Amino acid sequence: MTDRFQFTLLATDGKARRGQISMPRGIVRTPAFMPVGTVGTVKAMYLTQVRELGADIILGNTYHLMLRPGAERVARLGGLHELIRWPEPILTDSGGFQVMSLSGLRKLDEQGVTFKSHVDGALHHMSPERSIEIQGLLDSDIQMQLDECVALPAERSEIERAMELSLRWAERCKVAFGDQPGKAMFGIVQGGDSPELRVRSAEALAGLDLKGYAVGGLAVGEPQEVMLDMLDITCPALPFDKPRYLMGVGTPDDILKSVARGIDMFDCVMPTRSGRHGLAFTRHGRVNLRNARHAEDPRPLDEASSCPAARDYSRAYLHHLVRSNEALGGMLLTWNNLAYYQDLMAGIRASIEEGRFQSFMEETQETWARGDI
Ligand SMILES: CNc1nc2c(CC[C@H]3O[C@@H](OC)[C@H](O)[C@@H]3O)c3nc(N)[nH]c(=O)c3cc2[nH]1
Repeated sequence: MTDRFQFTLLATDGKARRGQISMPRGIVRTPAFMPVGTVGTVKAMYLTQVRELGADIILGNTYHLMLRPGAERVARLGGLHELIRWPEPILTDSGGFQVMSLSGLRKLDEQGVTFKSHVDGALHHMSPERSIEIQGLLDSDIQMQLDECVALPAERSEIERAMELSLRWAERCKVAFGDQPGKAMFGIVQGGDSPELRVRSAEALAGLDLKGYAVGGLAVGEPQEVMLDMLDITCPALPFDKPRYLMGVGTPDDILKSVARGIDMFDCVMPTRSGRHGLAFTRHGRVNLRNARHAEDPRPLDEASSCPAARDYSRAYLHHLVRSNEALGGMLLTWNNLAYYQDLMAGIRASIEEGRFQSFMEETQETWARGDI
């Protein structure tokens, strides 16, 4: 019987791919941008708004949710979709990245990671099996393997050690995940900035015959061209007929250049976090509403946008809200930014369908370069 988790390639244009992932909770149109909902909320947004902007899937995060409100508690409350009122698909990260970056990491060994909660200092142990168990309790549709992501630059021996550990953890996660029709567990390619280690990781994960693959260990401080070089190496080593998810990426420019190299799915805090800090993404490039030059500018961010935050409010008002540190400032700019990102993804998908992705990418980059007229 056909698995109810099904990736279908609908069109290709060079290495760019237009596809869809069909799951019981809905269809994800790819290339897709997944708004980050780390602790069960896409910050400063109502999830009905997020859906109206065209997001087909959002992210949750194992590390944060296991600490607060707790995975078993979320399960008792009916699972994450029920708790946050988002009936569409949810992808959850495994927590590995946050343990390294947020918690007081105490120990990392073959078994897993032991860390102190950044919330209350309590000691926690997370094994590959526990991470998958937590993601199951959250009723997550796409679950990520537990992995070790190494910040760059790093010694090759360190990158190799973490990559090989992550491969062993991928096998344990596959066993722990078992057979959950309609859901998926994605492996995560590691290997830092080493082409040889990237290929070894991708080929070993391909051998596990998983339902999807993430490219991890990037957007961790390396220059964009290093990230792109690793995509040139990694994507061809991954199965052509499975979705590819580039974790933690990125700016609109990162996204265009990564789609051009064969990536299907993205997540990044950029549009939400920078919206809260007064930064607007627009068709004409970025606009920092803190800047005094906007103080009496009556123009909206983009009169052609379908998003009220971009079309109906003057830059003067947005500047006032940001300078006054008013909650509405972050709300309107987050709304604008997510609208911009989803409009960009819709434009990318249409351009691949019509065989004009390269010119779409170049025109978009030129519009940014012309700046904010
Ligand atoms: C920003 N750059 C970046 N983020 C990354 C994340 C977290 C994304 C997760 O972190 C949270 O956003 C801060 C969201 O919940 C998201 O799911 C990664 N997660 C794992 N498991 N492995 C990686 O190699 C990895 C690499 C990343 N590079």
